[in-house]
Amino acid sequence: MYDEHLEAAEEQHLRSLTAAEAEGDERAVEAALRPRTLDEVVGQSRVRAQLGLVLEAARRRGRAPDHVLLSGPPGLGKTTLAMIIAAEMSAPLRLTSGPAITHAGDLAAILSGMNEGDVLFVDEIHRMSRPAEEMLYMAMEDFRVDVVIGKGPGATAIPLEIPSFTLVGATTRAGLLPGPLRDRFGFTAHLEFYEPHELDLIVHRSAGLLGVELTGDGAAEIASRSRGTPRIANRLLRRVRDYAQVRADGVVTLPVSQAALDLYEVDELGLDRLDRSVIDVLCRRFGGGPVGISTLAVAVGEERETVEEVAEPFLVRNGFLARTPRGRVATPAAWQHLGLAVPPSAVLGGGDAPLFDD
Ligand SMILES: Nc1ncnc2c1ncn2[C@@H]1O[C@H](COP(=O)(O)OP(=O)(O)OP(=O)(O)O)[C@@H](O)[C@H]1O
Ligand SMILES: [Mg+2]
Repeated sequence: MYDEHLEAAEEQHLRSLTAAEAEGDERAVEAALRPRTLDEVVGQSRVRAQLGLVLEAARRRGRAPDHVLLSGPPGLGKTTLAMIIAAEMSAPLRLTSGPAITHAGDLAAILSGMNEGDVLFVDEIHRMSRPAEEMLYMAMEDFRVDVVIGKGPGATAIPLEIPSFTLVGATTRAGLLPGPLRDRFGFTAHLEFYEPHELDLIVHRSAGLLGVELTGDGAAEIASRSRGTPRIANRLLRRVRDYAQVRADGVVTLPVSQAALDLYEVDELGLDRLDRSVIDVLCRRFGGGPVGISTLAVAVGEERETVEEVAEPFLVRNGFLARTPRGRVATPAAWQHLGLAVPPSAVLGGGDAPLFDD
């Protein structure tokens, strides 16, 4: 019975993948490549073990699991895990996002429409409005919200009971979440960048699903240039596959991977254009820093959030950039990566460079 169910799901999954590929719909392909059970998730072993325990315990008690907060840079699997939590609990998943909840009323409407045991996924939870946030605290703790009717002195708050549910929040910026909200999550998982051997498994798995033929070293090359990020690994795999089909015999080999990734300006260490332009500006224009993040963002022509949430975590993790109280500083590795001589100040972490404040 269960197997039949699984088989049907598998078939449906393959159909949607093929359809998405045919339509060239990248988002749909991404969704179709998502692991659907905890066992299918590659890497993140600690998070997987901890979350597995939380879910198993909840299943045994026959109760909705504790609220879960997932944090980490884009593309590491937050949405994937949220979907898996619902699937593993055989519970319906409701999706919304912080920016979509502009009024407390929006949230009240969502919460009042939920059923016992539902999983509510709030993506970008750090971008929710303050009144909605306050309503959420109460809902998370007491499964109750106060709906305010009317305005001014005549306004009355009507308490509304809501069924017990599991909130799964995702954020690229756990630091921006107010303490009271963070504290109400029973389990917080911080997703880390993936190791090359884990990305290698992901590339092989996705290639299998997409029907792409690839060699071990061809896959390893994609893995090592994927910025530690599964989404990027999957995207690069598809670009390299295109290249293999157009310029070669369709097989993703090492030379094909290398040539394709060079064409897409992804360097040997996985730095993309934005990453390189951040360290380039930092070294060449600001003498290695320290420089404030806002100034740096303006100089590379990007939003501050993009530099902070997308480029910086990877550059810091790989030792190209350091965050100091006085601003961002290029490390010796950054200078070397750009093929520049390392100035003595870089070794000391910015030396006496001028102070730029955020
Ligand atoms: N652990 C994993 N194993 C295999 N594939 C993964 C894993 N994590 C993520 N992926 C793949 O990477 C893609 C992106 O993952 P996901 O959408 O869950 O990231 P995210 O953290 O929600 O990103 P964002 O912050 O941009 O919303 C998915 O399509 C999925 O196929
Ligand atoms: Mg997501």
